[in-house]
Amino acid sequence: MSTTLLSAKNITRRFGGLVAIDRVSVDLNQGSVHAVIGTNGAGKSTLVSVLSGEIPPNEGNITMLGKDITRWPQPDRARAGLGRSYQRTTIFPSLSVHENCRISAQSNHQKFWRWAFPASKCTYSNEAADRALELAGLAEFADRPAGLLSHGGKRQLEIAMCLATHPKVLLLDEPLAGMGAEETDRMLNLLDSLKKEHAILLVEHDMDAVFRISDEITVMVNGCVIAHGDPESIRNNPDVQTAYLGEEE
Ligand SMILES: Nc1ncnc2c1ncn2[C@@H]1O[C@H](COP(=O)(O)OP(=O)(O)OP(=O)(O)O)[C@@H](O)[C@H]1O
Repeated sequence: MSTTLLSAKNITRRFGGLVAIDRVSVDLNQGSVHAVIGTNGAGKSTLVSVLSGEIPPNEGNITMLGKDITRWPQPDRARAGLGRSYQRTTIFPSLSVHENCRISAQSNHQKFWRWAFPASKCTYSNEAADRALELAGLAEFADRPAGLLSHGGKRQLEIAMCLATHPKVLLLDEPLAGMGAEETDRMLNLLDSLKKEHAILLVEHDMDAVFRISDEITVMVNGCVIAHGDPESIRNNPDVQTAYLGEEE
């Protein structure tokens, strides 16, 4: 049986009078890609931000490996093994691919008492960056300025920057946005190779990709979960079909 690494129960987040997410529950299990899909404004990114600790929930609780992390700030969650990537690309374009990963690793492994020691010589961070680039299939581009990578390469680098912090749980917000077929294929293969060791939450609009890669899917509409299950049951769910057909109309 797979291990539940992160569990969120009855999460509600309001912005003024707007209920962006309403009593949403999700479990993230090692070895599994759990996609969260839904129409525009359904609350998917808000859910990711609450899980990552960027914004607090108004109600509900989040546990990671049995610990209640609901009130933990983002850096503490990151150190406990929670990694997130963003909808927009967040790399340092003038630094090398390796330097981007090293800085990410360092942010999770700060040694304030070693202030006189050059950060670039930190063995831990350099090794974490090497490993992350290897895992993400970017080792051959290590010395290239990050800004010169293709769009797909930059999104891969974002995942590598996440991996450099040694996460157990990956929260990925639209990692396929703007990608062509070949880049999408490469990213899906990467996610597939990562899921054995990680629990992955995937927010994504590309439905072909979602149905190809996911082990379970949660569907949100207007802040609420309307369905949860394996890809086959979601594909055949009449409420899901109505929600998506309604959007097309
Ligand atoms: N910081 C904020 N302040 C006020 N309202 C917000 C804020 N962030 C999100 N919202 C609102 O909360 C609702 C959910 O937004 P969210 O971005 O989570 O949806 P989403 O499902 O990720 O949408 P999309 O697929 O378009 O990215 C929307 O109505 C949005 O306008």
